[in-house]
Amino acid sequence: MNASIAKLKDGLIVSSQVMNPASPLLAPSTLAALAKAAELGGAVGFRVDGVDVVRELRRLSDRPIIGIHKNRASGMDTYITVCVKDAIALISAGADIVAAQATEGSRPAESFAEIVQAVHMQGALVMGDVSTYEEGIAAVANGADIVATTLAGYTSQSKGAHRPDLRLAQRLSNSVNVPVVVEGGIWTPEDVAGAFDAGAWAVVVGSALTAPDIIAAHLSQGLPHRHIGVLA
Ligand SMILES: CC(=O)N[C@H](C=O)[C@@H](O)[C@H](O)[C@H](O)COP(=O)(O)O
Repeated sequence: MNASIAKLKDGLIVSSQVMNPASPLLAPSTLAALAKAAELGGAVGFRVDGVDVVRELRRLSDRPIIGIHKNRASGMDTYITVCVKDAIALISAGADIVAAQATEGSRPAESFAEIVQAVHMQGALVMGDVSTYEEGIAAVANGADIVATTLAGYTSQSKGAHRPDLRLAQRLSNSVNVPVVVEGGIWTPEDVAGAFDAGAWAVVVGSALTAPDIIAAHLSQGLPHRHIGVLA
């Protein structure tokens, strides 16, 4: 068993990313610090977007880093680490694992299998981000070392999926011989426990840990309507 994968077992991985480009947190040092802060609470590994964040975080921690490179500009269905050159840059910056999109649909450059091959040549590992059971099976057949439920509910083929998608996690963990990571929509300790009951190797938590804008909107659902005008 690879050492990075072993270090993630039964653990919580913090995803430190910004969804809203207007967020003032959008700086490598800030995102790396947020990730590092979660380590104090027991996070065993990290998932971050971009070479600069990986490099900054590598300085702060020796725990496993899952690097991604998001690129939504291409107008394609896929956007999470879809080019070999981006995957290799993440490894050079210090990522132990590259997460790459392994869903169906149009891609701007190399296939998922080609990305896996290139990452393995560098001695790193690949997490396949999927949205359906069939995609998970295909990702493993194409060489993924880990499969994650990251994109369940975000693709047209998984529309309406519940997040976290524990049914998908359960089906995959019954079928594949690589670790299954539950990622996407985890907000409560019950979600975390449910993921491990469904066979998870580890969980990835993003918004609930590192996105004050999304957390504020989430908690605001409990505000009495009469206060909304006062706060606005
Ligand atoms: C769909 C997509 O692009 N998800 C991204 C994948 O890297 C991240 O923006 C999420 O924060 C991450 O998956 C964790 O999920 P959640 O924030 O729900 O805990």
